[in-house]
Amino acid sequence: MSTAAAEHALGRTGPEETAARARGLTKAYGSGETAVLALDSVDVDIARGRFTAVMGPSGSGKSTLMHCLAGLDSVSAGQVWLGDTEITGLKERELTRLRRDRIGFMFQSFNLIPTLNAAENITLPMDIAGQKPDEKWLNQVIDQLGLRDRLKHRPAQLSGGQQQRVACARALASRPELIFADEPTGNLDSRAGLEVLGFLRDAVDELGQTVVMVTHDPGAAAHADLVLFLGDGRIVDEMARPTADAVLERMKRFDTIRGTAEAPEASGTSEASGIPEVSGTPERDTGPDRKSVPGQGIAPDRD
Ligand SMILES: Nc1ncnc2c1ncn2[C@@H]1O[C@H](COP(=O)(O)OP(=O)(O)OP(=O)(O)O)[C@@H](O)[C@H]1O
Repeated sequence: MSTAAAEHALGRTGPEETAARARGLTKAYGSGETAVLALDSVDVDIARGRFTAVMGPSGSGKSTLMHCLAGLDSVSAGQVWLGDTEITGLKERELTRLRRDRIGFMFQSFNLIPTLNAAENITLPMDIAGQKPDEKWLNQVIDQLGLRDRLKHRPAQLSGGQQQRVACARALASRPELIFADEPTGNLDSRAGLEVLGFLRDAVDELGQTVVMVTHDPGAAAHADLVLFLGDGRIVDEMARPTADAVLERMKRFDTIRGTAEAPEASGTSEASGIPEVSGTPERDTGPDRKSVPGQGIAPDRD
């Protein structure tokens, strides 16, 4: 299914306003009897300068879609473009460079380097690329995220919310064409989660960025301009200008179809906030390696 209807609803036209798109995107894992069709001929347009959320039941293909759009995973069939660049068929080295130069990533587990302070973590992808940050932009991002007085702190000296803000600043630092956020509030309490969602919203509204966020949480999805619903590897629905209640209602229909009582709250979200409540220390990267950004397939050029 195409997202043309929602594009129309949001007043967008033209391919030049598409930050990423896929046509006939198919991804199968394994072969023979054990093969899993994670994505089944998906057509999707990600609008530039908009905040898109991707929702769906567990196993519906959300992460696979994000990984294929970001060039982190190969496709079995179909085509994917980042802007005007077709990324399907690019060699791994070209993909590494494309991810590093044109995409920002945020993950549930923050993926900060523990031995680097906040400022160093923020500029790490650019340092790896040998690029100088645009100081004006960087300062704007740091102030927008309220990190000015935390720049010398290492991740262990920061709260979970502050760590995710550093990860957000790192994703924004190079002013990428597209930011992918995979459950960015999954390790945060409700207040810190709302704060991070507010920053992603501001990144779109005030800094003109494009954000794609995978989430299980209707409350988080309600911060987006558009929600894409995945079911069994297909985009089965979309919702412009979502509210948490409307998203929750739509998610319940998946449960009805599946004939289970499992509601989105079952994945650990609190009904009041819709944001997962997690105690304990979030998973952190432990490697002191300055030469790569964990989880993002970002590394220096080898030529
Ligand atoms: N590396 C892999 N090898 C085999 N099967 C995989 C692999 N990665 C994902 N899958 C399968 O592909 C399907 C889609 O997985 P995916 O992780 O994209 O779903 P999801 O919607 O992100 O799920 P969740 O909400 O639980 O994170 C699932 O059936 C999953 O088991």
